[in-house]
Amino acid sequence: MRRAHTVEQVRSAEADLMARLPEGTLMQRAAAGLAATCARLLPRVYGSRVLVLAGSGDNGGDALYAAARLARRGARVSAVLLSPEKAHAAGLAALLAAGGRVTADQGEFERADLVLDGIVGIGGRGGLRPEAQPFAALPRRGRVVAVDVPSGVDPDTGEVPGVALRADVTVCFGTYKPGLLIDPGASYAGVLQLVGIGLELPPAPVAVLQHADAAALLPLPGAESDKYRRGVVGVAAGSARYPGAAVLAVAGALRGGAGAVRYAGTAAAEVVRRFPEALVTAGGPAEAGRVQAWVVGPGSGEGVRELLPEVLAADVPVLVDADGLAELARLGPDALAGRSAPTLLTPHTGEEARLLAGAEGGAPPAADGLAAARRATARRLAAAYRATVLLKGSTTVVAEPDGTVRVNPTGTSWLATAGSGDVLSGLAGSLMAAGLGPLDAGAVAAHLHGLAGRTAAAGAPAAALDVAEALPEAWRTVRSAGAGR
Ligand SMILES: NC(=O)C1=CN([C@@H]2O[C@H](COP(=O)(O)OP(=O)(O)OC[C@H]3O[C@@H](n4cnc5c(N)ncnc54)[C@H](OP(=O)(O)O)[C@@H]3O)[C@@H](O)[C@H]2O)[C@@H](O)CC1
Ligand SMILES: [K+]
Repeated sequence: MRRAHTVEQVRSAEADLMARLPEGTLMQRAAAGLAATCARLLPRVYGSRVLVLAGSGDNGGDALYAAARLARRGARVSAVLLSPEKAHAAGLAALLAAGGRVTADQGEFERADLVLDGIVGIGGRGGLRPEAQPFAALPRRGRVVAVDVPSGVDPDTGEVPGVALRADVTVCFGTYKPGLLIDPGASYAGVLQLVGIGLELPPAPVAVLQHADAAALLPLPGAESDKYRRGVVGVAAGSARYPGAAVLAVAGALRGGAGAVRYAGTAAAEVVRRFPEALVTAGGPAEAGRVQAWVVGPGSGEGVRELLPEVLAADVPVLVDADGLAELARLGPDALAGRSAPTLLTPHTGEEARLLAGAEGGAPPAADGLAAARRATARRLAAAYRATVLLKGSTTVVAEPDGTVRVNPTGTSWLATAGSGDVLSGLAGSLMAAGLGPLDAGAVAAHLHGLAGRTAAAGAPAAALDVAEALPEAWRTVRSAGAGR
């Protein structure tokens, strides 16, 4: 699991540790790890051109000390000081002593084999300042290594107010920062490299599953399993107008680990024609038989008005998507107040805006603003509805009402295709029926769905059904990383 901590948590852990260690120890640990990564990225250190962009704080200090280490190994190092009068004095002295020099020539950025972005780290707020902004747009020949955080990215939220320096590699210290895992910040961070510096940290508020973590959560059948023990998922989706959403949600549900899929709704004939293994009724959820979780909403159309309250009244986990979310936004959070089983909401940003308006009153907030602050808004929505929220996007954010967040980066923009969300809903509902809690179900579903999207697309457009059909391959990929479970 990749775990990320907030700036406040890092500062507190740093203060505890610094009180016990000689001054400067942490910065030397950080600089040593940073220099080692830089050395690995260069074909050879001796003779390489390295440019340091050094801001006024300790982030600049890390970069200057790391560059001094490279200079001692023969690199030709220059430093641009963005606030010359406030540059980290000891770091600069170390660099100069090692043979580095100060430059004001921006052209060195283009000529460098490697650029160290030490403009600003976890102390940065409000985006890149004017003196640093040109570097975000300059052409580059070498790699850019961000020190702790790509400068211009908000370390806690991933927001990018203005421009930021796009990194090929981000070397972060002690722990990942949420802004490195959540878009838009994540898209500036490149490959993430963690350097341990000995911080003792509290439980992480933000985490990303790796394959092995997902593998450990996958519901696998045992020798005693029958379809009921593996869980039965109900799908209440589709309508005469949108039968395809039912087919796609069932396609996802069949690949989610539940032992059986029951379908209730007017698309029963289409569903069973496509998937003879589905147990279907053309009636409502009450006629479907017993299930351990429901998926409601994809393509439901106006029928959702009766459907949603009926499904929400069931004492099992419920996933609400698409038309179900529009109806929930109309009803507001009170519609969930009587529920004791978990509820998982799976909005995209537009649906999120309507749900927030349904909870907070007023007009739906602007989608652009919501997309820029995904962690904060997913948490806000989860708290308002006291439900788990899976916010779809280039990085999917799954948030619990208590603020815990999982982020999924496995997706691809090819997944932005009609019906892909219906597959995800079926999949996540199936995982809940198989026994996963809503946070795990949402995170594992997003992980598998993203991988399946990559397999299905492989550089070309993929249709939603292709994504569903690639899910077994995604399971195998994840399980092969999960040490033979
Ligand atoms: N935590 C740890 O355990 C360890 C932390 N370490 C390192 O320290 C880093 C944090 O250092 P930090 O606290 O000095 O903050 P930092 O990010 O360098 O910025 C500071 C100054 O920048 C300025 N400034 C603000 N916003 C700005 C902007 N948008 N654009 C430009 N400038 C901006 C502002 O100064 P001002 O100009 O306003 O006076 C502010 O005071 C951390 O990321 C890691 O690299 C490691 O050494 C080892 C252990
Ligand atoms: K930085």
